Amino acid sequence: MFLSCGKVFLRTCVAGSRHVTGRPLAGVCASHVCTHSSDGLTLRGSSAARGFLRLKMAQSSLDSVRGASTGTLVVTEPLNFWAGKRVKPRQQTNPEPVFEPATGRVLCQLYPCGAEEVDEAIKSAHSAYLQWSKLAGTERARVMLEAARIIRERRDNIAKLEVINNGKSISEALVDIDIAWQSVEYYAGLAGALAGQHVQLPGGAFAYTRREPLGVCVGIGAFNYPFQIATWKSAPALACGNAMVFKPSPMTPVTAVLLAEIYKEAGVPDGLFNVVQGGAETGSLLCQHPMVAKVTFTGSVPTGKKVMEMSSKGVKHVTLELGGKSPLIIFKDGDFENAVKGALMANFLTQGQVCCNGTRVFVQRDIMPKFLEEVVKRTKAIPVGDPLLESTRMGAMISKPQMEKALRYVAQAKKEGARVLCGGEPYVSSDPKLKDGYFMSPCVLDNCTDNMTCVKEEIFGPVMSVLPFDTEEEVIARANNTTYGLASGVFTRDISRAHRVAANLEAGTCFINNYNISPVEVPFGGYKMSGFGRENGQVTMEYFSQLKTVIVEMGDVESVF
Ligand SMILES: NC(=O)c1ccc[n+]([C@@H]2O[C@H](COP(=O)([O-])OP(=O)(O)OC[C@H]3O[C@@H](n4cnc5c(N)ncnc54)[C@H](O)[C@@H]3O)[C@@H](O)[C@H]2O)c1
Ligand SMILES: C[N+](C)(C)CCCC=O
Repeated sequence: MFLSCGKVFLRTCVAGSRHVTGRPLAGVCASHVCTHSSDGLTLRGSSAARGFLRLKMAQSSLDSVRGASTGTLVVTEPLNFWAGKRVKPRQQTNPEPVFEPATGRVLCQLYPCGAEEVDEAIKSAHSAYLQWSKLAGTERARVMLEAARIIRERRDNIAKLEVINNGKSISEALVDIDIAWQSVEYYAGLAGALAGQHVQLPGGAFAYTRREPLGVCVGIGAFNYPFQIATWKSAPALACGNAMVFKPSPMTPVTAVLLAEIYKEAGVPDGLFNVVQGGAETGSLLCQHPMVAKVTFTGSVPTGKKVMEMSSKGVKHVTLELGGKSPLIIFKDGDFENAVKGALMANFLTQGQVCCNGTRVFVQRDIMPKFLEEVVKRTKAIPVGDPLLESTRMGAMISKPQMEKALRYVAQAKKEGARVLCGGEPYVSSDPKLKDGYFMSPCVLDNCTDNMTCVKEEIFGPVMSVLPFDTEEEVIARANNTTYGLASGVFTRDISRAHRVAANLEAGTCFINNYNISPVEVPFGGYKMSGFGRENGQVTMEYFSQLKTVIVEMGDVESVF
């Protein structure tokens, strides 16, 4: 059990968060959470002698994560969760290894769920939905606030496990977990506000509308923000009265089940939030199940198309959060220092594996030499290495194939005439335990043109393509010349230009004078092939609910027969 010292904090107190508002928010300061466990630090396991920690994933197991370091953890507990408990895989054959990206070591084995397991999880979700949907929004809110509190309390250990499985730096993972509890807290706040409308009709008749839940929703996640994606999907779903079956990426299966345990501990009915593990096959089973009302998907465009196609057969609601190749436009009148920082934030978070990254950096020609000099200097200074070290700013990519793909894009860019100003190579650490990790040095490409592969395709790695431009009109046309439309950004001090550019860019988000911040209060989602539907913000409540109209006659029926 963790004990909290109970200090009240301001949002500004959340360590490292980019979502600094300064608004007071009652809660427990994340940086003052006392992580005393009632039974002390428990590092268990027969393999400890070999330098491994056997992870017991019950509540006390998170304590074991606290004692782990890169290259020491093995996860053996079941990673499925339904009907209120962890569930062992039915078939323990053909496991798929899950790797620790920083070392290339096997972290755990993944046993994909088959049709019977998917069916069990969905039925368990349905029975929980029947109870949960009957509660008042304020009652659901109370449970969700408790879940948010528990996430906040366990933030450090959840973040650590995320790092071990995903490879991103601990400084980023802590922010991810902060965003996760903020999301649950935010939607708890909206749960009680879900309401319909009253409409007066002629003759005393009237109508009212009810916002009702959809039923069982399926969430399918990508590998880059495993825990955060699970909360971005489940928080609005649960706030509206739905149940969820969530399938994480098979590359990052270990933290979603912690969220399931937290929801249970907070008091949701058994079955309300479930986790099934697996890849494409398991995902397809979920999308095609007749008891599923909605699929909310985060991943690549090709998979998104399949999800939409499968869901269409059952006429299911769909939200698609897909990939991008977003433009970041830097005008010469922009604050130079902030523009450089913005370009780095737009490209190198999570080793460049971020859907909304501004990977096409358009720089007004006059400031190009100065911009390149500064951006390259700072890119070369990014500390790459052990992701659990506080000083590290870039960890390991998710997998060897993902790293090799990004390296191939750099090679192809060179062939097509781009100039590599820095990075773009496998990064070999002096730390021997990282020798088989998937590290790549962050790369800046100059001399790029709009038709190059590196400028047209989503690389999903730490590769920034820089392109010169002259006029506003020209750069908007070039920025919009893509099938994607997830995000965009502009740096300028000209307020009219900033809003004009934001209005003309074909993207779901436009950042003005910043990049890649994601407050839970504002909607996030794509235009064009980057998807549809939204996550975060009030509007997402509409994507997890449906409207019923009730018409009430106060007089007699006027029949035409
Ligand atoms: N827009 C967003 O919010 C957002 C956020 C994160 C990542 N992404 C995008 O995700 C991609 C990277 O993530 P990824 O490599 O995990 O994506 P992916 O498409 O390979 O996989 C995403 C998920 O879909 C599942 N899946 C695969 N085939 C399936 C099928 N046939 N039916 C159902 N599910 C299936 C996978 O197991 C995984 O859980 C990038 O394109 C990135 O831009 C988008
Ligand atoms: C939190 N970020 C950085 C805005 C990323 C959102 C999810 C995209 O991959």
